[in-house]
Amino acid sequence: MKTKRENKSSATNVRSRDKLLKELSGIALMLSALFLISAILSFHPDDEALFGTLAWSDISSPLSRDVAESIHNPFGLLGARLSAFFIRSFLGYPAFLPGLALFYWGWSLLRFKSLKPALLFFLYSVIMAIDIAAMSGLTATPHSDVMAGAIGRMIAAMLSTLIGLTGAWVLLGVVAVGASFYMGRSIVSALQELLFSLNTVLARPFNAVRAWFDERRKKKEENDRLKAAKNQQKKKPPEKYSKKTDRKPTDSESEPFRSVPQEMDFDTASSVLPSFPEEPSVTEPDKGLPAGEPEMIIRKVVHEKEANLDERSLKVQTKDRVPYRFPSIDLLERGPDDDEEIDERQLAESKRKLLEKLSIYKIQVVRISTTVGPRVTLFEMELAPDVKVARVKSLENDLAMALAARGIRIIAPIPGKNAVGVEIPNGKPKTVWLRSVLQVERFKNSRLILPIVLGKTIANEVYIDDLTAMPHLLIAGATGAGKSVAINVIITSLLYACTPDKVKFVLIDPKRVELFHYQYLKNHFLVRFPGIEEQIITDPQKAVYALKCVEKEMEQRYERLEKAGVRNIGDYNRRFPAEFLPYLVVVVDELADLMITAGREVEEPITRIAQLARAVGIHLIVATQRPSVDIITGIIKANFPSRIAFQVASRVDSRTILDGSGAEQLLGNGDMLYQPVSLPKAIRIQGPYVSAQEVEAITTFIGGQHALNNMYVLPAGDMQKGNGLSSSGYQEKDGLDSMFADAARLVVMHQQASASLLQRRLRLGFSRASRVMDQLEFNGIVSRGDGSKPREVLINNEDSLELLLRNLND
Ligand SMILES: Nc1ncnc2c1ncn2[C@@H]1O[C@H](COP(=O)(O)OP(=O)(O)OP(=O)(O)O)[C@@H](O)[C@H]1O
Repeated sequence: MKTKRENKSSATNVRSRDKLLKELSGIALMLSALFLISAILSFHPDDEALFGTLAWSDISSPLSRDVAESIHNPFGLLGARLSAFFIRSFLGYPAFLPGLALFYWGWSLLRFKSLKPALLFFLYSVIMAIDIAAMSGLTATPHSDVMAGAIGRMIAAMLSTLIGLTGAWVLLGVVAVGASFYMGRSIVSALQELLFSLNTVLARPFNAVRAWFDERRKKKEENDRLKAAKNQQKKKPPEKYSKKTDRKPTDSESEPFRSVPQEMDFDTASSVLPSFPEEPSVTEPDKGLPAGEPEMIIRKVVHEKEANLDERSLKVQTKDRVPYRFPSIDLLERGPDDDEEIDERQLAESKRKLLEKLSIYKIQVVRISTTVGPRVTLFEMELAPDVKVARVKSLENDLAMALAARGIRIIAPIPGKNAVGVEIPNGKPKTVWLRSVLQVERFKNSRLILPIVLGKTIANEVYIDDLTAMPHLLIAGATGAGKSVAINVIITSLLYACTPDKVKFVLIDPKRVELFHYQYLKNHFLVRFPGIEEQIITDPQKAVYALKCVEKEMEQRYERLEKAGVRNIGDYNRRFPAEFLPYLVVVVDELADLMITAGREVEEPITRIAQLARAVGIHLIVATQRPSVDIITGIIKANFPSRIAFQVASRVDSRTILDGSGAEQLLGNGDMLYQPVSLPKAIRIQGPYVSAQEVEAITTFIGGQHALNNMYVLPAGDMQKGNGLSSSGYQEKDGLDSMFADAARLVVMHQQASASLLQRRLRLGFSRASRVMDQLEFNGIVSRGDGSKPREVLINNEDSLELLLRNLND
């Protein structure tokens, strides 16, 4: 009977054979298509006379060699014959169009993409080739012969006889426009995708060369550092070691160490809970152990069940009956296949160093298990019953030195276990591609409201969390550590999971470059702000206003919920599906830029929203590269229970973010500690990578679709003095619009309060009119807006109004 392992390996073999077959057919198809297209486009009329004298049976005769030499087509006799056939007897030059479709087909096979778009493109290219050939047949230019081919001419003759010349033109024009209209959108997005993939593939060799140079440079730096450390070590007196151990240092102790943390405290380490399977699914004890050495169990990592996200129903209808299509997963780059080989030699070496160091201090280890994650490996060491974990705590620095690697973290104890964890960076780090973490069953079938993928744990488990449960997220880390990529990953997860009816984004980007690509979402996912044209806010003063608009929206939603007698947005949306309230995700990248220019003005709305907005479906994601107490103030921190720390420069920074150290030991490039609200300790996660091109491909795909009929406009924020929109000309005294008094007189005179009245009579834009209406409400002139019912005018004569306006002016 076959063992489980044999079954698995034969299944893997079949899979890789299928893959290879597909790749080979894809390459063959692409090459044939290229040949065909090039041969057709190189058609030369003189060639026909040349090969006309040659029969196929003469192919090996000297005559054919002479003919071949005189042929003009660069693809030889075959090229000349093929081109003559397609151009004369088939569809003329337009015959190259189906060749393009065949190329795309081959590409789809090679990249394992769905063949549906390729088939559609093929159909379209055949229709267009026939149509163009027939149109050319209707003309009488010197080139119409080669542009139409025999089939084109025949169709043209038939049509002009049947329905006349004009009728034929009209019919062919209608077919061309109709086919382009019907299939155009899919074709354009398929071509966009092809260009995007070609671009990434062509860039690959350059990236590989760059990576090779980087690697060499790093190695050289590493060697220089090692040499310097060695020299320094030699200069140090050996007594330092003998004091502690009462004996000479062993080789491994005197071994220099690379960039070892100066100091590591254990509450640092213990502030982090690694995530790995409770029990190893398959264990592989190492063989041939020296006497007394504990066996090492290599934990098998979690294999997430894959699922094709494109197999969901991608086409949906929005509330206002506009068709919407989710972006295809093919818009994301497929990373290279993971090399699942575990470097057992490196594991054994690290284990040896660890045990050696521990044995010096007479700490006996009973069992070691390792879990190899994407970036780091966790060594979990079970200690002998008489060894107190507290003793290991005091050796933390020595252990870190013995292992001599950057980014080592020690977890002592691993919560709930008599074990100590040591995380050591892998020699060969793996990039976690966004596609690989979205293409899993748990994401596809997720029932979370706003599912966001954060990355892979050490056990290679995909970590998905619900933004609504977080309910707000603070992201901090040094520059270049991976914050912007993480924000892109979060937004992209939501774009793959939610329709534009369900979620809307408020994007605030004082750095101006980070959220730029999301401008294409303006007709679907971005909210509008009254009085401001931009939908991605970059100006700090406008950012304050935008946050105030969100605050106002929060208040209005509370009132709505209160009136409806429900406690939260979920209940509201269930009770009143027709008035579905979208979730609002407010992203601020970067907080420091706002805090420096607007200080309390910005802290106030952020804190208020963070304190109250959860129940009404408003969630904040705030990122900063300055994890200092003047930016992440106590009050902000208190209101952001879920936090992500990327690599930071110092332990103090780590404490500012996580209330514990650890982040200073991270490796950068998306290596993070995530402190969820539900767990007492942070989890180490490797964030997925998504490139700016991928984000752009997704957002342009969404942006290319029909705009929603109704945009989501936030109410105007309550602007107090100094909130600074006066420069834009909308505000006067006390933040009131310059048309406020006129508007007030108008509504009191008509005893009717509607934004359209203000628009018509005062020639205001919609957003400004709504904002003035909100100001009228705020000042007690009209009643609160209630969606279905018109507002009431609360002042019933002009005298009372003038009195009120005078009071306001005073
Ligand atoms: N998850 C990841 N996997 C692999 N590489 C990553 C990852 N995240 C970031 N990187 C690499 O790090 C670079 C910088 O990332 P990113 O722009 O997100 O940093 P940042 O923290 O936002 O920096 P800044 O604060 O200066 O904007 C990326 O261009 C990429 O090369």
